[in-house]
Amino acid sequence: MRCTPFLKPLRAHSVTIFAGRCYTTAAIPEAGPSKLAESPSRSPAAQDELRRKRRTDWKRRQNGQSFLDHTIIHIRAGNGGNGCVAFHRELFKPYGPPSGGNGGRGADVYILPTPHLTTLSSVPNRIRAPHGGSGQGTWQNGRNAPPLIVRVPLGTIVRELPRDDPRRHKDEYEAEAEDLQGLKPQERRDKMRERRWVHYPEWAEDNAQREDFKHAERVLFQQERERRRARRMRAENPIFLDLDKPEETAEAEDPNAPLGHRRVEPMGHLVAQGGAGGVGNPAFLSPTNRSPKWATRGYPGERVSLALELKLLADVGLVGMPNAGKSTLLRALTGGRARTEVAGYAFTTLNPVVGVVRVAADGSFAFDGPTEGAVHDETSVEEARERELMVGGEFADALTRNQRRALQDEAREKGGETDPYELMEAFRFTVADNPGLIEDASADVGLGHSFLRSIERSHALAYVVDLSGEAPWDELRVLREELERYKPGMSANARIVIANKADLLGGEGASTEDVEEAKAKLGRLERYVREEMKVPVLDAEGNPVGSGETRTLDLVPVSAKFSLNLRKVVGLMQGYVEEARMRKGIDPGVVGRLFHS
Ligand SMILES: Nc1nc2c(ncn2[C@@H]2O[C@H](COP(=O)(O)OP(=O)(O)OP(=O)(O)O)[C@@H](O)[C@H]2O)c(=O)[nH]1
Ligand SMILES: [Mg+2]
Repeated sequence: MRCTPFLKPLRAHSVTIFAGRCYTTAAIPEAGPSKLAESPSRSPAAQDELRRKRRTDWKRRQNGQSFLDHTIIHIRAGNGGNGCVAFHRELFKPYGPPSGGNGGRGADVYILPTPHLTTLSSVPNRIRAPHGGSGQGTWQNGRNAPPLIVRVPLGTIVRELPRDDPRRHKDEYEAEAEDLQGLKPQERRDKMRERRWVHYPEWAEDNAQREDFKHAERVLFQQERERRRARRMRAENPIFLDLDKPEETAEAEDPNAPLGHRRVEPMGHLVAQGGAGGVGNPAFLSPTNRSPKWATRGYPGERVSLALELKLLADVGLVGMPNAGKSTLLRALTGGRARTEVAGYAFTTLNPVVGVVRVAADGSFAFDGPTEGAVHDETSVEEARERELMVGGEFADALTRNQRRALQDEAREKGGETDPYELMEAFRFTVADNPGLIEDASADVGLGHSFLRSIERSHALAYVVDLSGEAPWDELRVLREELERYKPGMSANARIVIANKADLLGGEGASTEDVEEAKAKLGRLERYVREEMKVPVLDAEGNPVGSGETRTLDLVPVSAKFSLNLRKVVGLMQGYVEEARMRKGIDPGVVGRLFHS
């Protein structure tokens, strides 16, 4: 067996072939692959391949957990207010009855899906809800704390962290147990009493001796045990919310509500209950004790740790096999602005990337340069080209946006032609590029299929297939099957098949046979799409309409790399998005801004 100088002591003895070398499993050190990748004996290409493999493997090990915008929040509902020990005082009435008020409830915490939010960045990591007010003399009860509403974007998935998750914070009972740890039994009892009882000043010692206090304490502990059991039961059914739809209350919509009727705003979903308030001393009045000098403190509010995950909100989702050209297409549609990597190996894209497509009234979608005819090459090629330009001093002479605008103004004054890029933006929509989907992705082959969560809510899906491949129709069949395995009915959201890499078929210099072959292939794909890929028409809720109407997918051959025939794709996509937004009652989102304003 060959050894490298950085091997750690052997831990296990199975033998692994790792990138052409033979190691024991233990011999691959913690940062093994990176050290291997940097090994000077490897060619740059081999190092690069190793680095890629490591990245893809890391992604696979996450089991789909690292695909989305997510955060963990720790919530503490409000504690209940303390009960009060007081006695009524009145002229000529020296021994009035006990008159301490009860404490108010601590605030409950709700999670409310809100349409105008788009990221989880506005959600704080630690949330502490207000406590209930304490009771006061003359039977005045404490104020109930108003509920605390945590607003999250629509499309958020809320999961309570399981008990064995190291990221979870302690719940209210565990926190108390930790506080009491290491104390002697007497100290422990004193501390527990202190946390639960309010005494009339200086009367704590005397109260503790009384039989009725001991009885009250037993009852309190009994109640607490029941609460604790209920809390444990609740923890066995951890919170899981898929907040896909905005909350609505019937009252808020009622047109016949009386004038001045308070609008009842939706509160959302209760995730942590506030603690109950303590009871005042009148509650402990008994035939044997006419002046109870104790009251209870409020209960602590629930503490929960939640993981929030946001499903991305892209209008159109691209679905395709690895190397079909999804990332190239997104770059072409966004004028190269979407920073998604393009390379000629499978699983280049490891995370969904969203780009914005801006469309002018005339259907063009120009950005910094003319997109028709622009070449969107592999990232490494483009970077090399950019480096070359930089070294050649090209960028030093580049005009700033203001300089360019000044030149345009000048040209307009002289009556020259309007700059083609000075078009009014009429519409914009977002497109999500995704990792490649392969056969059996549902069985966790490749990167699995959990990234599809990000386009579950898209208005339309676009299949991207490689037209230069052997059998693009087989790709389509597999993609549709995998979508259905991920979520039955999801493939009904598909609207278009983009047959990419058309430039490789029958282009310049191709023989007549090649052209005929290309035509025949496109014809066969067209037939397959027409006959086999029909999808049901959906209603506003995303369910097939009652009449069972179906429609055929659009098929557009394009070349993403050379930006050919993309206007047609953009036009069709705009149509789907407009239609879906109208159907779902969403603002169509027409904007009127200069592209370069
Ligand atoms: N000739 C030609 N090549 C293309 C075209 N579109 C993409 N390619 C090439 O195909 C390869 C893969 O492109 P990507 O955009 O990375 O493919 P992808 O579908 O995003 O791949 P994954 O991220 O691995 O799923 C790259 O080498 C591209 O340059 C095209 O229209 N014509
Ligand atoms: Mg890609």
